Amino acid sequence: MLSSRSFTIFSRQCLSRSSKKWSPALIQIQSRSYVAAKDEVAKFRGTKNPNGNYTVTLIEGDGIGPEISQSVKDIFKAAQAPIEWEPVDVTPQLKDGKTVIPDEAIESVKRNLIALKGPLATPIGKGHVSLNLTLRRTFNLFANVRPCKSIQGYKTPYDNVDTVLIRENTEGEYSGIEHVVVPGVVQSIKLITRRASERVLRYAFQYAEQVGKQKVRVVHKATIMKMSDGLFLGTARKVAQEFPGIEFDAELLDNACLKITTDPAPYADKVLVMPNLYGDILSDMCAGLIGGLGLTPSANIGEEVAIMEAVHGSAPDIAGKGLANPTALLLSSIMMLRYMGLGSHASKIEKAIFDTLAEGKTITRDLGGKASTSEYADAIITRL
Ligand SMILES: NC(=O)C1=CN([C@@H]2O[C@H](COP(=O)(O)OP(=O)(O)OC[C@H]3O[C@@H](n4cnc5c(N)ncnc54)[C@H](O)[C@@H]3O)[C@@H](O)[C@H]2O)C=CC1
Ligand SMILES: O=C(O)CCC(=O)C(=O)O
Ligand SMILES: [Mg+2]
Repeated sequence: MLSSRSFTIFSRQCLSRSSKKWSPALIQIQSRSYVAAKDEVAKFRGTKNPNGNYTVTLIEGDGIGPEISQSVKDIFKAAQAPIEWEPVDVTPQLKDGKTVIPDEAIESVKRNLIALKGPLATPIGKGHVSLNLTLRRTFNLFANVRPCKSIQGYKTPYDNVDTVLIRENTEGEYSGIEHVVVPGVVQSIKLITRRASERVLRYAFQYAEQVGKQKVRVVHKATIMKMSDGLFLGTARKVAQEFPGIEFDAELLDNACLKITTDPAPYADKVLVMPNLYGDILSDMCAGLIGGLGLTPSANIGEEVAIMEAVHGSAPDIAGKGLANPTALLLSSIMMLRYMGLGSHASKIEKAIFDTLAEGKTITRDLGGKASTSEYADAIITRL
């Protein structure tokens, strides 16, 4: 059960997080999706070695994680991308009765400032807390950017998906504050703070400016969660006033699901921004419109550190069989290269990926092909 003291400390921690307008240089780098932003800015972020390469922390992850990470490593090596991987183990450890991520892994991310992460499995119900969420909280990765774009040459009922979801990444329904009121009655607290809302909302507006989207739309349920989503929406209205060049509106979550799956085209000029759980669910839904979870990347953005990862999980049903599609993690690594200011390397690898997908000869089974994970990676390598 959560004591009122620890709740107060947790609330104070949330309130003490800084709220500010991101500097243009920072947002230009941070805001790039795997689709390049309007203006390429050659500002390098990361930790450069004396040999001119950058060291990036690599968390291979569980289930299909090692297989898809291998594809990224093989393709980066073939493309001569200036990245040296620093693999770390995040197997949870017990420290003072609490489950924690090993210090070596935390230190590596702190040192390198950038990480690529494979999926980490979370036990259902009991067991350790999600390590994915722990990493996001540990490094204050306040915005989770999840672009989703139709793949040329891969036919789905929708040809024109081009959505960008920005998910508040540190609180909301994922605050993890749960307790037993009396046996048989539990309470789970959805924590929303003005500060955390403000920083992700401001980021969303600046992202829209940078990538040339005309509108920002908040997805919410403030009809029901009048105080929590109400605070998020009210904060959005205030932040919108700082961006007169960007149109702002709002849509209820259930209606947004209906409209996006009926016709995603009107969402192409918008950045959608929302509390944590809604972004989690909507991003899987959008992935379904373009061919599945094997295709959608994401970036967890903080003020200092960024961790890129696929939207999908560890896919235990196909793990170890060579069936995984590494595209989602690859596109996450493209987002990473652009974030680091290594745009030309990003574009070269990205073109090889999209050309391989468009040709359709060597694609993985989730897309209706016959290629294994490594055969698909090899096909990309031959195009580099
Ligand atoms: N950010 C992260 O690391 C995430 C971790 N998870 C964790 O992953 C575990 C499994 O969760 P699930 O609900 O099964 O979701 P999942 O995303 O792992 O899999 C859902 C479905 O999509 C397929 N799929 C996912 N990625 C694929 C890929 N790259 N290529 C081909 N098919 C792919 C799977 O085979 C499965 O049928 C859970 O322990 C969960 O907590 C779930 C989502 C995100
Ligand atoms: O941490 C987890 O187990 C799931 C996280 C998730 O679904 C996501 O980040 O999209
Ligand atoms: Mg999810």
